[in-house]
Amino acid sequence: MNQPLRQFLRISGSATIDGVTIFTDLDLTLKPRSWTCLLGASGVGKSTVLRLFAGLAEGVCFTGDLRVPDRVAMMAQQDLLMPWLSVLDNVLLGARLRGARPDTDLAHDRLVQVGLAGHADKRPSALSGGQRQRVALARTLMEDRAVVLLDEPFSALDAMTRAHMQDLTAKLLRGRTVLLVTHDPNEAARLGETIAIMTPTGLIDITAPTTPIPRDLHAADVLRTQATLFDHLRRPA
Ligand SMILES: Nc1ncnc2c1ncn2[C@@H]1O[C@H](COP(=O)(O)OP(=O)(O)OP(=O)(O)O)[C@@H](O)[C@H]1O
Repeated sequence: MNQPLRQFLRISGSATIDGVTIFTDLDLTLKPRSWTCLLGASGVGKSTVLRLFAGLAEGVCFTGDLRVPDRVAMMAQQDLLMPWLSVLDNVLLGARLRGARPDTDLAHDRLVQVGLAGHADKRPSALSGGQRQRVALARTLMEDRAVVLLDEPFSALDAMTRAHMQDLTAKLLRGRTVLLVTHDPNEAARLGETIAIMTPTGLIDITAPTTPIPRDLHAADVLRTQATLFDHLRRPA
């Protein structure tokens, strides 16, 4: 990963959609070259934060300080696969949209890594939800970006595949600035170097383990952090 990180990411302020407040007084600065995990109740505005960082927040009225990098890779909650393209062509879509030379060998490698060797020529409609999510992950992992935004990227996967994809993603995105939105306390405890819970009135910072990521599923510091997150998340807003 040779790209220098010219800018850091910061969001500090409030957002509304159609005059309805989404969040107020949010203050989040991402540590460069590190994983930040963002949790919080459904509807609190986590995806909106990602969309603001990605410059894709059409319809969102934001007031405050928003510092975003020139280019990011983003994996949205919906897989956004093109139904008329093959799995391989979906993985190559970023390069095609940029008019760059598609790296077919790398795309095949990514498909193997996400466990979809042999599915390259299929249409997305022939895949399960978890398989489609892994195509979207493979597509995101094709992008050579210093900043990567991931919105619940493993949510449709079974437990074992999820752990495997977490390990793969941590390995391939080492050295990048990653913002991962997740509902899974174990995932945040395994992958977060900074962990925060978003609430309607701001962030709650959670002390993350200091061991390197991806952490072992059963490591004591992971289980401790997971328990702390559960305790915070089940408190009434
Ligand atoms: N296009 C839109 N028009 C109106 N309201 C919207 C729109 N998009 C999102 N919202 C509202 O903004 C709020 C925040 O949505 P957002 O998707 O950011 O939440 P979230 O924390 O990511 O939720 P989840 O965990 O369920 O994905 C929600 O209350 C949602 O209803």
